[in-house]
Amino acid sequence: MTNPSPTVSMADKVALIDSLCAKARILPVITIAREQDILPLADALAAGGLTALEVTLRSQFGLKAIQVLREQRPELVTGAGTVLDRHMLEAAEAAGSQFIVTPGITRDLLEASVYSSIPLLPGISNASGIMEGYGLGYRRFKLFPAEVSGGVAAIKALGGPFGEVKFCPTGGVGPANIKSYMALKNVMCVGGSWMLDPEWIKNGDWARIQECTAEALALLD
Ligand SMILES: O=C(O)C(=O)C[C@H](O)[C@H](O)COP(=O)(O)O
Repeated sequence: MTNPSPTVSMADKVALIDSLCAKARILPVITIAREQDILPLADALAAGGLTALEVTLRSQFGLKAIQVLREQRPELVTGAGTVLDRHMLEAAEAAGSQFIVTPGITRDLLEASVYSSIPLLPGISNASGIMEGYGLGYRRFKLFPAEVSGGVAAIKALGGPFGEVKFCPTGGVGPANIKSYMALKNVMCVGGSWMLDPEWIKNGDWARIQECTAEALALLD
């Protein structure tokens, strides 16, 4: 059986990712442990200046959070993270995700996403991963786990052979290194969870989350 043609071209999906990242600069990686945290947590991030959220499917509330945010916070761009296979991709799409992020790649997931109308940011940690995606038209990747995969030096080096490729480094990114990442011409935004300390969430310390977010964005001005 042959696949139908993609309804949205790779070039259009790259453009969507670029505009989302240029606006957001930081993509917070959110894991919802309690349903009641969904809206106050998103509101704290938005008040801190963020415009796009990656909600992981690591917890039982991930899909629900995506649905709730699409319905109740349409001004935010909401995507799904920790998407590990085709079934999770379909579930994330059905919940209303506007983009998908994965920690790694499988051929099946990369192929499935070519035929999806929403963009995928596949997680890679080396040149071989980029090449797997490159052949299918992918030009934007998450570098994960960024710090232990070579960090700033790795992204600089990957810029040699992959001139058209841009990255969202995630994993070990925080206030101490965010500026060095964002200074690279092949970095479009960074991802991370440092502004979402589980203790702050547990205690409902939304002001702290807002402040930590705003402080990180201020470093980039
Ligand atoms: O769940 C996924 O899809 C991931 O790829 C992992 C997350 O992006 C990192 O866990 C965030 O990294 P930290 O900011 O160091 O916490």
